[in-house]
Amino acid sequence: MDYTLLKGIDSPADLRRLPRTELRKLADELRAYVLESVSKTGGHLGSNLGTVELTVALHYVFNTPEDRLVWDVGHQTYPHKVLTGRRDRMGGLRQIGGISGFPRRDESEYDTFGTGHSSTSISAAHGMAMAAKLKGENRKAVAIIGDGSMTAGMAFEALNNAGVAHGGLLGDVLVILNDNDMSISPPVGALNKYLARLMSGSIYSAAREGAKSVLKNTPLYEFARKFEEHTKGMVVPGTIFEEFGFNYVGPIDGHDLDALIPTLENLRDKKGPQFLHIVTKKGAGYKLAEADPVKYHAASGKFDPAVGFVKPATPPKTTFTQVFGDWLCDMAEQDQRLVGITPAMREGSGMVEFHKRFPQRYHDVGIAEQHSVTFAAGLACEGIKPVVAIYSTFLQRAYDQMVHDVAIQNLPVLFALDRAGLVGADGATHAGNYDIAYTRCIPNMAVLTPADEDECRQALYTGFLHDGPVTVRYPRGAGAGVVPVKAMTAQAWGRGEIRRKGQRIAVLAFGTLLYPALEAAERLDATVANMRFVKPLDTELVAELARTHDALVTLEDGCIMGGAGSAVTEALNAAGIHVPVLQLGLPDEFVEHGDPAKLMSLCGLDAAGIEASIVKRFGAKPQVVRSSAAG
Ligand SMILES: Cc1ncc(C[n+]2csc(CCOP(=O)(O)OP(=O)(O)O)c2C)c(N)n1
Ligand SMILES: CC(=O)[C@@H](O)[C@H](O)COP(=O)(O)O
Ligand SMILES: [Mg+2]
Repeated sequence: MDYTLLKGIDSPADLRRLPRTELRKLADELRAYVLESVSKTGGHLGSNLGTVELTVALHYVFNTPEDRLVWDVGHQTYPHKVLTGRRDRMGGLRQIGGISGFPRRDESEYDTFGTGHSSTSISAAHGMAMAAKLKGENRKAVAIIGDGSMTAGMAFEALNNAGVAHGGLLGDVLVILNDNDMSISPPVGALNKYLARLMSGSIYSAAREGAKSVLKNTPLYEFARKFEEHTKGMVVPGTIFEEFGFNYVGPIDGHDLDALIPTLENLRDKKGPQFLHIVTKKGAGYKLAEADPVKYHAASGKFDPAVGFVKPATPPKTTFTQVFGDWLCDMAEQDQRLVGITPAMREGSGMVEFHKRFPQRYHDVGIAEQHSVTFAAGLACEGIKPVVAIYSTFLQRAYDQMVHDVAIQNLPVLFALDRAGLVGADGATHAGNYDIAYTRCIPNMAVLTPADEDECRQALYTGFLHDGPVTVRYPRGAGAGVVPVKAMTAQAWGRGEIRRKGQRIAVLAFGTLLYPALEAAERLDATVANMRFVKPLDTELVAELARTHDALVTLEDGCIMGGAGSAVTEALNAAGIHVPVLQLGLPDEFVEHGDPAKLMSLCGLDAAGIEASIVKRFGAKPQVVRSSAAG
């Protein structure tokens, strides 16, 4: 395609100069452009193809960036990026130095709010709408949220707040529900059923008919009938969104520009909270993605659009996610009490097989991380053994639930923390850098950091047997390639092991960085310990290593601040042992998107970087003068 129209669009102002009749062609070019560029870079696909017409219509009708568009999750913003001056930068999408796969305030004035985690858009748009009122500015704030993201409590907290006036002020916020009847996996829960009934029209007509029969033979009936011709849902019971105080319009076809544009124009000119329900198809316009929206949610790398995603010729290495999925099924076979829970990440968390084999013990609770944790706590109270499979970054949402509902009551809930450490292309919003720091400070919580695939399986087993809350963290992708032993053996609780005996320097590795540590240690002739547990920490091993070496180096793929290295220094202080400690881990800054191996190298966490840091701190042939108070 030669992109005749698209080439002339360097900003939404250019788009608004086009005659309405050209918009269909522009949308077709935009869809083709997005498909072509994702096929070269990888990235989210289905959601972007599904929001092409909506993006064109929004920038055509609204005065962006003056009017604020807030994209929920933000994984559907590629068409928006293309139309807002970033067409030529799509080639660097999600790569080091390139543009982000999510909206970023520092990337463009059209990205009014940074997202990545879901269900924040209505709150943010409401904040912007209220700010406009307070500042006397006449502009609209639009939240675009998917049906999956709408399931989160936060979205409803925002509706609850935005639908009523505050001190006489009512924000001009428009919520657009982009209903494609999909989350990453097929959608779940009562809201999904409700939206389906709204789409079939049954709720709306039932509500009307019900109201009419209630009003019949009263003077209100004729009034209601006439009023209904002009307004919807004000006299008769309306949709749930109307009950929240929004003027509900829809459902309309979100791919039909002739329906979208006049409806948006109409809503743009209305005051107060508006709600537009549009219906779209995930993957629209690309047959393969339409047919299999789960598979085509995102492309992990390049692909030929004519062929679609193909299995690589050589089978890829087993990922930690697969190790977890296999362990979960094996454990469920052994223990009938096991229940697996995912907040809307069945595929990403490796639970497809478990779902198939144990449907009654599988719970996809929707995008509801807080609920997933308290739900697990409730199950644990009754003797069930819940396993919450959750990405490290998304567990941040459920911190209070972890403390208040699980840990204080010392309930045996196993948290299988996937995507621990840097995740690569998704960048800072999805990085699991903080979980060691935020879990180890919780009383009763145990924190396990397996070093490889086999250790991961054994750590999950060990955690599952423990009578209290446990997190087992493991990174995205594959590890050192240590094939898990089928037989499960509980690890010695709170004990690490020495993996290499060397001199002067001892490296205390937590998690998968054990392997680059071993490589670096070969060159430095350093000792290496595989610590396995951040909590309970093997304080005896720490003390022994401190006594027998001139300096310690702690190593983790989590933030240095408050992390495993901090646990070691706390233990040394508590024991009155004075020894120089170099803490290596992720820096106190948000690490950008890009190839994970390159990012780890930039953070100095590959073998060469670890060696360089040790040499820089302690010299090439480390000569460390120990404090006389050393233990
Ligand atoms: C808090 C949080 N939990 C989970 C995710 C992972 N996630 C990203 S997109 C998505 C599905 C969203 O579905 P929907 O909002 O309907 O958008 P669609 O993909 O259908 O366009 C999920 C679960 C996330 N980004 N944020
Ligand atoms: C947008 C979002 O949150 C998910 O689609 C996420 O990008 C999935 O990440 P993984 O590819 O690591 O499962
Ligand atoms: Mg959806």
